[in-house]
Amino acid sequence: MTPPPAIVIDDTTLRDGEQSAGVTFTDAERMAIARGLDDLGVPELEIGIPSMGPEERESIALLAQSGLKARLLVWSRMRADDLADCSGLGVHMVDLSIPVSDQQIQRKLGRDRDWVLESIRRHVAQALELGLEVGVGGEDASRADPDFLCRVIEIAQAAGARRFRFADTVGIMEPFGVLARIRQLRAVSDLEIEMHAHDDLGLATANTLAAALGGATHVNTTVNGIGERAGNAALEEVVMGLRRLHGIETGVELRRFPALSHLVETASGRPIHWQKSLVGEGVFTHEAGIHVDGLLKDPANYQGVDPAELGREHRLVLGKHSGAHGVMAAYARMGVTLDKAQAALLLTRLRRSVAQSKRPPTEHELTIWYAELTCLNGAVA
Ligand SMILES: CC(=O)SCCNC(=O)CCNC(=O)[C@H](O)C(C)(C)COP(=O)(O)OP(=O)(O)OC[C@H]1O[C@@H](n2cnc3c(N)ncnc32)[C@H](O)[C@@H]1OP(=O)(O)O
Ligand SMILES: O=C(O)CCC(=O)C(=O)O
Repeated sequence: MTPPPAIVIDDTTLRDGEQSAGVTFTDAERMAIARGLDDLGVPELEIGIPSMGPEERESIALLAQSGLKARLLVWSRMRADDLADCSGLGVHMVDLSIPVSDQQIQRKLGRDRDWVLESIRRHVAQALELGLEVGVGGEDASRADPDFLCRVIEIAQAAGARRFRFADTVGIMEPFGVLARIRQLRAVSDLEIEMHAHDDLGLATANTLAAALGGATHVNTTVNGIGERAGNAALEEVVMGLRRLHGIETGVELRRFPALSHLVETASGRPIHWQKSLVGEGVFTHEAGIHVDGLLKDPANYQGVDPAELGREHRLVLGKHSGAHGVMAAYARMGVTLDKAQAALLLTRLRRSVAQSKRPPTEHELTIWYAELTCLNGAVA
């Protein structure tokens, strides 16, 4: 039997991912994304917000009936009517969210800390009565008073919740702080702890990895990192980061990830940057002479991540920064063997060309240059 993963990925592409301004998935896209995630072995999916209305509930129920292996969660405000909307959809668990920072308790809800604690007691009980497992979502936990957060988690556990979500709602944490905060919560509670990071400072993945080291049992991700504002921690980065940096397996298989990444890119209308880690078109593409030479001798010379782990491979291109070895390799792929002197001459030709065209040469151009070179040499001889 496969051992349970040390860290459980709870992917929220279909909840926080879809919250990215302007993004909306059709039911068919939601189903395809959920299946894609399920096929990769993502064990938990947060699939929507029932209180949004009948269409959202129908879409959630469709996913719940579709035979996915993943455990399914929905997000809900701590309100009796919202919670009632979560009932009968066929999902396993609700993330019952409540602001926990004084900023949001006072300035968004117009309430106080006691009200929050009482609300947790009441609504966790209601959710359990509805037959749902409960995670308490601590919205804006990163700006909450740490002692109050310990009280929140204590009350949540006593009320019967199985999980507490630590949300860095506005994305203002850094890994050392996350490590300390999660360790503190871990020390006072044996509830499952889930990290929910946002990328406003470009630290969502780093913060998520830090949470895992601090004792979080679950982490939130989204495909390609889509989500509110700068987005969430990217699924691909978290899975790869946990594996490569900390030897932590999540049970998520990334070899077929590019297809899912492309699906989400298309369905969300959010193009992936050429240099986006792991999935960007250019991140395994090499031009610089010293790098290409090193890669040709042994890929490990310039390989932090093996592209095969993502079902990808290195691509060598010619450009302004190429060297003779790269030129020789490009011609070799065309069945032409160059000596070093020929490569040097063609390199000069290449640099002149790309300075004008700003793109790699085509095979046709390489063929012409070679013909010109050999013709010239023939004429000289
Ligand atoms: C940090 C996060 O990502 S939280 C998830 C946020 N996601 C979304 O907002 C996307 C989906 N949202 C929606 O469809 C709608 O906002 C709904 C259905 C949830 C609510 O819609 P509406 O009732 O029309 O309210 P609206 O969104 O304008 O305002 C939010 C209300 O919820 C209250 N509220 C916000 N969070 C919570 C909470 N966790 N628990 C209880 N009440 C809350 C606000 O104080 C405000 O209440 P008020 O009307 O008494 O001032
Ligand atoms: O309270 C929660 O469940 C977290 C909600 C969320 O998406 C956030 O805070 O960024």
